This record gives sequence, structure tokens and C-alpha cells, in this order.
Amino acid sequence: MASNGPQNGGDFSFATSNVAKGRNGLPKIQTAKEKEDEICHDDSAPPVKAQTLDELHSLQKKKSAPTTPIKSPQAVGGFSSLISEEERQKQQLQSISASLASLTRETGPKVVKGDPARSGETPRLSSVTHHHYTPSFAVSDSSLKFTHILYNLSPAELYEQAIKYEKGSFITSTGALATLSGAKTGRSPRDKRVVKDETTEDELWWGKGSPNIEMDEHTFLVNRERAVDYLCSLEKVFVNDQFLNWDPNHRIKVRIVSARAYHSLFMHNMCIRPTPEELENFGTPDFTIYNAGQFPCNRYTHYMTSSTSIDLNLARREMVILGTQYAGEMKKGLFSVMHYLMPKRGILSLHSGCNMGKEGDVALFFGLSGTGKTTLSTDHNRYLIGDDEHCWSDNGVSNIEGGCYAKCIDLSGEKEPDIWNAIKFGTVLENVVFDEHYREVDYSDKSVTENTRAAYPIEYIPNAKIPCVGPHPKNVILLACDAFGVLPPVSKLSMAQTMYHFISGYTALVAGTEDGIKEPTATFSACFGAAFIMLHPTKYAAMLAEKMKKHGATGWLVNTGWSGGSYGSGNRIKLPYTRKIIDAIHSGELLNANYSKTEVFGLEIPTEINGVPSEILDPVNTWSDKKAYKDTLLKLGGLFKKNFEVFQNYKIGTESKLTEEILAAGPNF
Ligand SMILES: Nc1ncnc2c1ncn2[C@@H]1O[C@H](COP(=O)(O)OP(=O)(O)OP(=O)(O)O)[C@@H](O)[C@H]1O
Ligand SMILES: O=C([O-])CC(=O)C(=O)O
Ligand SMILES: [Ca+2]
Ligand SMILES: [Mn+2]
Repeated sequence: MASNGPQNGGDFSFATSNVAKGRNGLPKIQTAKEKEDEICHDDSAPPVKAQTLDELHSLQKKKSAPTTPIKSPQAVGGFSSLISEEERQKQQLQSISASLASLTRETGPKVVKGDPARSGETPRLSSVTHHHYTPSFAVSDSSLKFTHILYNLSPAELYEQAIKYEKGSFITSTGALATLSGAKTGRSPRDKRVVKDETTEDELWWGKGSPNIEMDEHTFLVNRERAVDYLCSLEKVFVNDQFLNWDPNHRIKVRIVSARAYHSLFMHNMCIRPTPEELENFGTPDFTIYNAGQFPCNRYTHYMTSSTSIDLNLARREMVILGTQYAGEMKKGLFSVMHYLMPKRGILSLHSGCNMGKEGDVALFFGLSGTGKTTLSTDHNRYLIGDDEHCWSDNGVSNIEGGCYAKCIDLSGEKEPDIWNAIKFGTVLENVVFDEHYREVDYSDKSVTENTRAAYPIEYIPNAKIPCVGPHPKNVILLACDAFGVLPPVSKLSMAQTMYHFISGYTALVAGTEDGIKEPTATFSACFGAAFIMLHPTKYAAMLAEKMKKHGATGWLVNTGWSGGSYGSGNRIKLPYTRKIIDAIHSGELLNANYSKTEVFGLEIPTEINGVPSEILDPVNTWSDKKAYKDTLLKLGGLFKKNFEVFQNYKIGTESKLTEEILAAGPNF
């Protein structure tokens, strides 16, 4: 056996080789200079400009770019009186304290800006106690403590907070922040509640099929108090002041109060980031989210059916989150708010991706979760306007958000290079699994969940169109992931068909694969996002029809799901083929192609497309069992018919003709 110890009975000596030996047998170290009188230093850099280690550390950080002074609100006429930085900081803290005020005690918590771990070393710490009035009998221990506010921290600061204080936070090999969202890895639509008051009772969509499950104002306040007390009881909370909607005329100011750095970084990425100057002039938010997701709701509370509650109060312009840490609740909660506010202004809000060609041709991509909005709107040859939430106004389209939220399951650099490359420093990676040493992410791993996600700022996509606005859409692409495998890969739609499929909002996915082959289940979600709409689906549909007609947009139905059989026997349509189909829509090639009509659904399908095998264009060709094909087609047609029954008695828009046409545009057999 080889041994590392000295061999041959301890006869141990340094190798002599040809190094000049000193007097003791050790090699003599030669310094560069031979002169006797010169002192030898271990380096040539000038010494550090600090006397103590504390001083050295204080040298490391310099103050962030000075913010310009703002005009005081009292300033009138030509006079602009300037307020000091100190006064501005105080006003900002007062606004935050007011946001966090208990409604029963009518007083905000004592808030102080900065990291509690650093308070000893932060000389510019400013604090405020927000008091409308403080009756002495109402004093409790909680009013004696400070809550530290971590206000609009940068990604680097949020990384440090997450890694230091939140279990399950790690830097991956490409620099993203890997996090865990806890017990919930997706949204909880059945735990969503909306306050029903005199206004919303008439305005909103309630009842069967509606996502708006009612709660009363009092119960909202109970949950709000629970969230606020929880947040104020913490040593520190994160506050993000940001914007929604790139259309400057319809921009909404949002404040997000949360307990986790993960939530703060997620919203930093997903909402529009204000410039330092915009932040200075931020003032009072239009809408506030209280995210107390780590803390459950109280199931003894009226209307609560689980320990999770996501509560929306439009009159108060507030949202409370209890019992779920899934960050998508904040994103989609704000989307619901936009689905209420925008149509009131004649602007259509859309659950769609959006991109623009070099010639300024805009396409919208509608579809339920997992159908390809993010994947297909992120196109290396086109400008990305946004991947998930848009507004269509008289001026054109605008993205609501400042970031993208991509599905990561089975992500590959070859198939989706732009998304792959966006997963770098600053990106939040939710619920992925990685190698414990190298921190390389295994995107095929579903151990935590299949709904693994990356949230990154939109400018991480090289072709992002900033500002994220564009002209009126030319093409409206409806995406369905048809796991039954009977819808054609692409069909051109009439206006009535576009409306029929928009209102239906169909997709079919496969629930789970553990117990072998499962039947696909059809999902119908009105306007391709019933979980987020607030008004009756026909309101959005009428607006879409009106805008498409006015601006001459063409509707398309694209199946990004199965071909050659249902899930289990067929395969998912190859992404490169879907991309070719989308290219042909954009280029105009498909508009002038030859078409044939399918049975049952009456869809117009092209006979050929550049780069796509012609035989797959009509699904009947790809099924070996023709009877199985026909049976499956009729089955899906029946599901569409059944789903549409609830819409039969509604009028869409002002003309009855459109309503009749839409009703006739569904499957016929
Ligand atoms: N032919 C195809 N077309 C589009 N996507 C495909 C296709 N084949 C496989 N996929 C995969 O399907 C998924 C589509 O997810 P994507 O993130 O685009 O969904 P989404 O519509 O943006 O949903 P959400 O609203 O939940 O964000 C991706 O993981 C993509 O790789
Ligand atoms: O909201 C989410 O969690 C993901 C998403 O985009 C959707 O489901 O449409
Ligand atoms: Ca997406
Ligand atoms: Mn979405």
C-alpha cells in the first residue's frame, strides 16, 4: 500500500535539485533588488486609506445617486419651494406607516427605514410614528415597537436578505435566486374572495362560472387586520412602490407590503420599476397589497373555507393575502384589479402575450396557462412587448407588467434560448431542483412541483420593446393545448369563430402522469382567463370584437397540444413546427393560402405551410385509428357545446346579429 509518510526508516530531506542552497540547506530566497539599503515590500499598491477595520468597511459603500429635490405639494404659482431630503424621507415613511395602520387603533406602527441587522451602523436612519390620535387606553406592546421598512431594495440587497433569512434560498450556477414558495406552488382560485358592496354587486360578474366569490366588507377588514398585525409584528417588512401599465395615461401606482425578500424581488421583476425620480414623486399608491402569506387566515372567520384567503376590496383599493406564499397570487391579483379598472375607461384588458415584427405588425397570443403565451411571444425575430397581461386602448397595445413569468419545466437552451439566457442574476427561480454542489438546475425535475417558474425583468429578453407599447394588433392568435389531439395545428377564424373560441377559452392538459396514462381533461375558461376577469365575459368579448373589426385584425386558432392521437398515443406538436406556423401567420403567408374546411368544428385549415409537413395540418391524417379520431372529435365537440350553454342567453355587444353568428360558430353536428 502506498503511504504518504517518509520512506526508508525516516531518512527525510528536502530535494536538493539545482536550487542554490543556503547555509541551512533550504533554498535561498532571492529578492528582486540586490541593493542592501532598499526595503522589500510584499506588494507595490499604496496602503489602504483607513485606520481601523470599521473605517475600512465604511469606505466600501458610497451613498446611492443623490435624488433630486422635489416640489412641495404646497408650492403654488411660479414659486417652487423645495423640500429637504430629510423631509421627503419623513413623508415617505408617514405614507408607509399610514398603509400599515390598524383600522381599530387608527394609528400606524412606528416605522424606521433600514435593515434591523444594520441599525447600529446606519447613521442616516430616519423614523416616524404615525398618529392620528393615540388614546392612552389603546396602548399595547405592539405600539411600543418599531417595524423596519426595507423600501424598494435592489436585487443585490434582496439576494442578501433572502439568502441570510429565508430557508431554501440559493444562488444557482447562472446567478438566479432559487426559492421555495412553500406549501402552495400554484394559485388557489377557490380561496379568492371579492367584497360585494352596493357598487360591485351590480358591476361585477357573480354566480355560476364566475371567479368572484363574495365576502362582505366586515370580513375583509377582519382579514386585513390579521394581515397588518402580522406584518407589523415582524421586525422588518419589505415595501415595493411600483407601476402597472406602460401606457402613461393609464398607469396605476401599486404598493406591495410583504414579509419575504422573495416576494419583494418577484414584484420588483414583474411590475414596472420606477426611476429614482418617479419614486420620489410617488406619493400615495392607487392600490395596496398586504401579503402576509406565511400566516394563515382564521377559519372561524365568516366566508373562509380553508386557511388560505386572497381578498380583494375594490372600494378600498386593497388586497390581502393570507395562507399562501405563491408569488403568482400578487401578479394575478393585480391583473384582476386591471380587469376592473381598465374596461371602465374603455380599455380592454387581456390575458395574452404580445410581440411586434420589424414592420410594426403586432400579434396577440391568448391562451390558458401552459399553452405557449410566454414561449411563443418570446421570438428571437420579433420585439417582445409582453408575455402575459396587456391593455388594448384607442392608442394601441400596452403591457401591464415590467417582467415575464416563464414556465421552466423541461426548459432547454436550444428550444428556448432567450428564456434560458434570461435566467441569470436578478431572476427569481421558483421551486426548481438543483445540484447541491454546482447549483446547476435540473429543469426536468418535478420533485417540488411541475409548475416551476422563472420571473425576470422584461429587459432580460434581448428583443424587448421598451417602452412596452405598440400599435393596434394585426393578428389575434388563440392558443389551445389540445391533449385530445383533434384540433388542427392552425386554423383561420372568422370574426364569429374568434369570438366563439375566445368566450369558450378552451385548453386540455393531462392532470398527472404518476398512475400511468390519464384521460385528458377539457378546461374552459372564458376569455382565456376566467380566473382573473371581474366583469361578465361578454363585456370583454364585445370589446374585442369591436376593436378587431375597427382595426382589421385576423383571428387564428393554434393547437400547441397533441397530434397523431390523444395524450398517451400521440405526441405534442413539435415546438419548431408551431414556430413555423406562427411565422407564416406573421408574414402574411397564411392569409393567402389555400384552405379546406373541417367537419364538426368547421375550421378553415391551410393545405400547406413552409417548413411544416403538410400531412399534419389536417389531424385526421395523423391518426391511424380513424374511428377513434371521429369519436374523440365528437366528444370534444360535445364538451364545447355543453360549456357554451351558459352563454346562450347573453347578448354580445349592441347588435343581435353578432350574438346569433357567435352562437352558430361553434361545432355543428
Ligand atoms: N408546440 C409547442 N408550442 C408551445 N409550447 C410548447 C410546445 N411544445 C411544448 N411546449 C412547452 O409548453 C410550455 C408553454 O408554457 P408557457 O410558459 O408559454 O405558458 P403560458 O401560456 O405563458 O402560461 P402562463 O399564463 O401560466 O404563464 C413551455 O414549457 C413550452 O416549452
Ligand atoms: O398566475 C400564475 O400563477 C401563472 C400564470 O401566468 C397563469 O396561471 O396564467
Ligand atoms: Ca407565461
Ligand atoms: Mn398567465
